[in-house]
Amino acid sequence: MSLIDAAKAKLPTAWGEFEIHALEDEETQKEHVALTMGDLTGDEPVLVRIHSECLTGDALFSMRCDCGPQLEAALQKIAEAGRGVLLYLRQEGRGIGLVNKIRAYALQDQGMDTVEANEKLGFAADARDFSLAGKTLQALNVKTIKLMTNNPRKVASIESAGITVEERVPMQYGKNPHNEKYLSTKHGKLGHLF
Ligand SMILES: Nc1nc2c(ncn2[C@@H]2O[C@H](COP(=O)(O)OP(=O)(O)OP(=O)(O)O)[C@@H](O)[C@H]2O)c(=O)[nH]1
Repeated sequence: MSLIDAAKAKLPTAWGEFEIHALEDEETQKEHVALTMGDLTGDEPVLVRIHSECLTGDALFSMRCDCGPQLEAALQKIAEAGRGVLLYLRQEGRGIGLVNKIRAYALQDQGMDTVEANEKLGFAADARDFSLAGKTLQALNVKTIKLMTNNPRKVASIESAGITVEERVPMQYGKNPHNEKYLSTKHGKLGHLF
């Protein structure tokens, strides 16, 4: 699988100026995004967020999940550090796509949790592939990172790509009455850490 750094430009944001890289996955034809800030070379670990697409949370202000607040917090932390990478991977709905995620929401409205709903639809609880994240960091020449996540699977898969995760930075943001069950299921069934 190869990833093409197809285009890059400056991206001023509410938190500071990033560089945006449009990445094309030759195998799946999917387009992903990397936002970078500062000089990524050297021995000092780079602050990294690997964020999976969540249209409802990232763009439509949904309170069913914690994705939007995590995305904002990650950009803010990178800007404060003046250095870092945010990978935005097009793996909507933990890899099952938008339509199936909304089907899963409808099942959750009937009482299932997020894992049971995925399984009822015939999918794994988490159908994502993080190998692309490892490849992108390698392409950006990033070798040692501080990874902003509560998900131990992300840590394991990025390490298996040969990247050293020197520290895990917890990302507890955006808890609200609508996502309480979702967050406790991620903790209880998907092994998410606090
Ligand atoms: N199938 C499904 N996907 C969901 C649901 N709620 C949110 N998502 C998706 O879950 C993913 C969350 O991505 P991330 O925030 O990067 O990852 P995470 O596994 O929660 O780990 P961290 O946030 O890094 O701790 C996004 O792709 C969302 O679209 C749901 O109820 N069902």
